[in-house]
Amino acid sequence: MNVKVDKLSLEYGNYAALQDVSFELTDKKIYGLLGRNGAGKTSLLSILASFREQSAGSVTINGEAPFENASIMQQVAFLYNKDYKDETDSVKKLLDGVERFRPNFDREYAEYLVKRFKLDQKKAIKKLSKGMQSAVNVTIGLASRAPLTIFDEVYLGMDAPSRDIFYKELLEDQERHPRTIILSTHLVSEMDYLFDEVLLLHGGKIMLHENYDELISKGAKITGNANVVDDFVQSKQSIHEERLGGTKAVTILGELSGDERRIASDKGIEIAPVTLHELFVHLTKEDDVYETKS
Ligand SMILES: Nc1ncnc2c1ncn2[C@@H]1O[C@H](COP(=O)(O)OP(=O)(O)OP(=O)(O)O)[C@@H](O)[C@H]1O
Repeated sequence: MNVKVDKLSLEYGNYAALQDVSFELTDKKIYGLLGRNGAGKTSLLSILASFREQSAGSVTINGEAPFENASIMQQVAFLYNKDYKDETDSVKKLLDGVERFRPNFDREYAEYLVKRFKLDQKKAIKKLSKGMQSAVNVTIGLASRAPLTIFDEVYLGMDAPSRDIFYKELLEDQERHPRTIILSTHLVSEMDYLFDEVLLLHGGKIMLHENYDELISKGAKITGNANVVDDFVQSKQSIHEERLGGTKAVTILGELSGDERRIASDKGIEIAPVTLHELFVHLTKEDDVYETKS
């Protein structure tokens, strides 16, 4: 599935929720879509899933515009934190409906997931707990095997063991039936190992789109004597600083050569890796520097 977003904007009245967003997803990979509350993740995903039309720019899925395009819609599964309070149908009936609509739907796998999540198929969806309703969405999303599958914070309300089942099944089913999957999430530290690529949306704009391993390898936390650290990071992109007395820790984003690592070691500077969670927090924070009082 090829997803191409070009100079996309979305306005709600006078408010620009998405501005000049461009990116391309070319592979059958798992893409993590990160962004703080209100960054525009759901707005963007709703456009990809044909739930909403953009104000400007273009979106194409396999070369076609998705909005009101039935054949594209059939290939895009959008699972989100749906309000099921009026859904009187049972889990079984809901799965029957999905099976009719989704050409790749694997009923046997759906039944297996229903058992894994301990869902009562006969129960009306509205009578299931919030976490169980999310498990129904996960079941539909995985078993549909849609070429473009979008999970928008679909885990809400699921307890930790259920989320673990979701992640494990996602990886295993992706291995068996590769497709393009977009996962939007706030649980960055819990889900980072799932991502092949990361897109960071900030204030309605794409801040970065990178391969996960390459992104992580670029981040580093440089700690040591404040003056020595300042000198060492001079030519680097600093994204966070912390000070404790004469010691300073600076988080940078950028490659460090073998020579630079040797120099750091000679100067008593420590270089530590950073997590995606830390990069996410630092890159999207509002204030730049804070000092820890000793
Ligand atoms: N229907 C709407 N009408 C007006 N403004 C909206 C509407 N939907 C979203 N917005 C605004 O657009 C911005 C982006 O919202 P969106 O739901 O896309 O963000 P998000 O990144 O998914 O946030 P969260 O992580 O909190 O779910 C927010 O400022 C929100 O208030």
